[in-house]
Amino acid sequence: MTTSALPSNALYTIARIRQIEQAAMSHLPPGSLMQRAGAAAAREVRDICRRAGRRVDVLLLAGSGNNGGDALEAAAVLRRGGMRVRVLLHGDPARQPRDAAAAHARALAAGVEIHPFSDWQAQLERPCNLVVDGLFGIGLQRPLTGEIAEAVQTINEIGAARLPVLALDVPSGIDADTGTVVGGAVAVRASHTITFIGDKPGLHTADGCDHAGEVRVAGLDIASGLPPPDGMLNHPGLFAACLRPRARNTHKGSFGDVVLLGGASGMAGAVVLAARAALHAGAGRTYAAFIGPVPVYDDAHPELMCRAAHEIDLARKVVVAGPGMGSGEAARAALTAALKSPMPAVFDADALNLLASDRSLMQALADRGNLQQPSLLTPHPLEAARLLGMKVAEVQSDRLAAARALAESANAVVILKGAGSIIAAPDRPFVINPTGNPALATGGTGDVLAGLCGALLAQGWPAHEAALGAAWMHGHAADELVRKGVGPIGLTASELIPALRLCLNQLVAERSVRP
Ligand SMILES: NC(=O)C1=CN([C@@H]2O[C@H](COP(=O)(O)OP(=O)(O)OC[C@H]3O[C@@H](n4cnc5c(N)ncnc54)[C@H](OP(=O)(O)O)[C@@H]3O)[C@@H](O)[C@H]2O)[C@@H](O)CC1
Ligand SMILES: [K+]
Repeated sequence: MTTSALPSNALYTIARIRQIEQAAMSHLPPGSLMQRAGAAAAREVRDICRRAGRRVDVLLLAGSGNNGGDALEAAAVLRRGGMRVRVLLHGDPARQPRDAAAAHARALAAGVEIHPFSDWQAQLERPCNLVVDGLFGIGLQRPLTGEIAEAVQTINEIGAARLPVLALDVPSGIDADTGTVVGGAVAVRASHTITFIGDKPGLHTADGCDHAGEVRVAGLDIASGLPPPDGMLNHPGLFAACLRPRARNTHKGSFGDVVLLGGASGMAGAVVLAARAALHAGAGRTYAAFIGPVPVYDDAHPELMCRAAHEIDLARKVVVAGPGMGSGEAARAALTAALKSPMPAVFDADALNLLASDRSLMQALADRGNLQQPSLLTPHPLEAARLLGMKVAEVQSDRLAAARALAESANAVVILKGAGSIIAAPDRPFVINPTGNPALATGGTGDVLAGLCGALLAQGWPAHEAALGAAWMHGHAADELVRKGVGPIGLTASELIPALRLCLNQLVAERSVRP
């Protein structure tokens, strides 16, 4: 029953889940969805315990709403199967919604031990093999406080000591749309989340990434009449059409020219990193154009062509403007030239700060979209905040909204970087990138991403696919390096570059295998 009904990377907002839920409930017997959710949760409990080699001995925390109903339903199923289960029930049972009250009755009838929430300390001190968080799901309205917040903090401490914690639908305290901890208070840090009907964006971006653990979707057999998803989780299938093997009858002119424009005095490294990334990601010819002193050549990669920014001819070249560009007059002149290019262009780092400081430059950027000249922006949250005229905390409080607002105002494809990078474009569903890890939180990795975007554009990838492909590969390369012990501490941006090349070639090879 669990995952088959939905494309595995579809994401639904709370509002959409509520619509789907209402439509399904209108033609199902009362309580059916909750019974399916409870049964799926019980299966997940057994699965986690089996994989951990532990017997099923579970403490379930049930809230006062339907999320608590799911927990009570799961408890009833497990108890009927002869497993050891206890429930800590929050709130007044007399005020439970109808389905949750029915689940409560079934749990009592099955012989489940149910304790009032005020017993939480004693119950958490009793050993168990798994904690289930059924406190709050998509109905959470306010920050966790009082005994609930204290209990959640204690669970997080126990969980950190390797007790698995399974969240039902959403880790309690997390906003399922934005991935933020509601009110900045506290939220359950789950090792696993089983989410119902469809996957939710808040499980994959912002704080959601650190709280949801391994996410599985239980579709609850709602197969028909599903609306199109609000967004998607990034996956190579979304840019598969661009993963084409190279024809033999080609030459360097077949794979495009890319210019990396930046490198003010003292910041040459940024442009070199971006250029090396473009080179390793397959651009036919790669130019590094410097606003500051121009190196004769790049010792490690003499195939890069080094030029002065004011002399480079941008005609028929994809431009990546920004790495180490600075904010002086020469940078502004270089950015103005890049904005006039009829070719696809990437704007990163200092180019974004310059755009934020000058309305006429921002207008020139938006005009590019009107002229069908694709632009791709790669801001981190602070750069996005400057471009949107808001504080970085506001951007982070709703990353999806911020990325979409920026894509609309810039008329461009945007990669809003950070945990669960968001790819947004005008009139397209948002995409959240699931790859990547904190190894990328080091100087230069953004330059590498910008160079990778430029190389894909130079090879003819449409801007949206280039953003999807670059974000996915950038994160995946870092994940692979960490898997081999290269990071997360101390991974360098330079080490990411050959790993990206490997990733791109592997993806193309996988796509090219003929049955
Ligand atoms: N309907 C169905 O058939 C299906 C529903 N499903 C499940 O239902 C979940 C949604 O259920 P829901 O709408 O009842 O909301 P839920 O997340 O339980 O929270 C609401 C309760 O919490 C309370 N409350 C909120 N914040 C609080 C706080 N900070 N501190 C304390 N209390 C707080 C709030 O109280 P109030 O605000 O009224 O005082 C209310 O009692 C969904 O995530 C999924 O798991 C699935 O089984 C599919 C079938
Ligand atoms: K929950």
